[in-house]
Amino acid sequence: MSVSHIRYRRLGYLALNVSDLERSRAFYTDVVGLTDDGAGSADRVYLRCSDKHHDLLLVRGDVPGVKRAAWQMESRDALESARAHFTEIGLALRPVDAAECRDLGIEEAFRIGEPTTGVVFEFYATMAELAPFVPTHTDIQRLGHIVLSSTDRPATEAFLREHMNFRVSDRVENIVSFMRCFPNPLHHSLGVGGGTRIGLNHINFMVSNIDDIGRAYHRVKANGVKIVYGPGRHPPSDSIFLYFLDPDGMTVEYSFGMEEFPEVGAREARLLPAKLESLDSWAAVPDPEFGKHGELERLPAESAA
Ligand SMILES: CC(C)c1ccc(C(=O)O)c(O)c1O
Ligand SMILES: [Fe+2]
Repeated sequence: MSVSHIRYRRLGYLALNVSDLERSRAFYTDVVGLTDDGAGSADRVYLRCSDKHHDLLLVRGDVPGVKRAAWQMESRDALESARAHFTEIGLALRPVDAAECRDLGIEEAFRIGEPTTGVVFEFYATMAELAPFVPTHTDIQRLGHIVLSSTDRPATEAFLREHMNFRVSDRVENIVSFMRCFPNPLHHSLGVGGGTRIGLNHINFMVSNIDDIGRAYHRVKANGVKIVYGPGRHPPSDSIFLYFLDPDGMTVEYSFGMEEFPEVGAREARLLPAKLESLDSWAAVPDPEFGKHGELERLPAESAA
């Protein structure tokens, strides 16, 4: 079956395992600027930067990293197309039970383990809406993207293209592929970096104003948070960026601006040369800690029937 019916609305939410829930909750609210409606429990906190139920879920866990990345599909039909395709290619699908769906504010969902990295992807069509997001110190526009590190970047990219209907917007030769969840117009909602580890590279929040980047530069320093890259300008998506570390050492990016693609007639993906200037036209040099921390939680083994 063709994957063309697997169509996305957006990167829905990210779930992170964090070693100290209260410390991370304080960081993502006070420093990053997400809001907490208090709907969590002793071991999980729901945070948002949109009118949706949540954009970031923090879960108490021994191994900090990505619990899962969740994709909101364009429609129920698109969700069913994804389910049918993954079943056809023999992937194990894990339905999310009704109680957990209720807790997450979503209607119906299932999860897979992406075969080349093991990252858990969740798919759902609808999430509950709450009151409009009220920005605090930073006008966060949306949860932007996640970049994963893969030991076989071409294979991870190929799975996303061939089985998830993602499109490549740009590649930096042998370093990273930037992919959009078609037909979402944003240059990338997912990046796949190459290298010697499988894990999280960074998560991204897009901000509404260049001043949000400038203010963040001073705010994170005043809070003793380590800046690991930038400020700078990314040539691939044409965005201005700043990266800093969360309390578990995971890299968080703020970015301002991003190229958007039409559904029909989009430009071809470019291949940028493997040099620092392809990542930052202002020539900042990343700190060695940039993109180094955060494991990928795997799907639990299937219980015997
Ligand atoms: C340095 C990282 C991998 C990077 C490079 C370029 C962009 C972009 O064009 O938006 C990013 O978002 C990145 O995270
Ligand atoms: Fe990024």
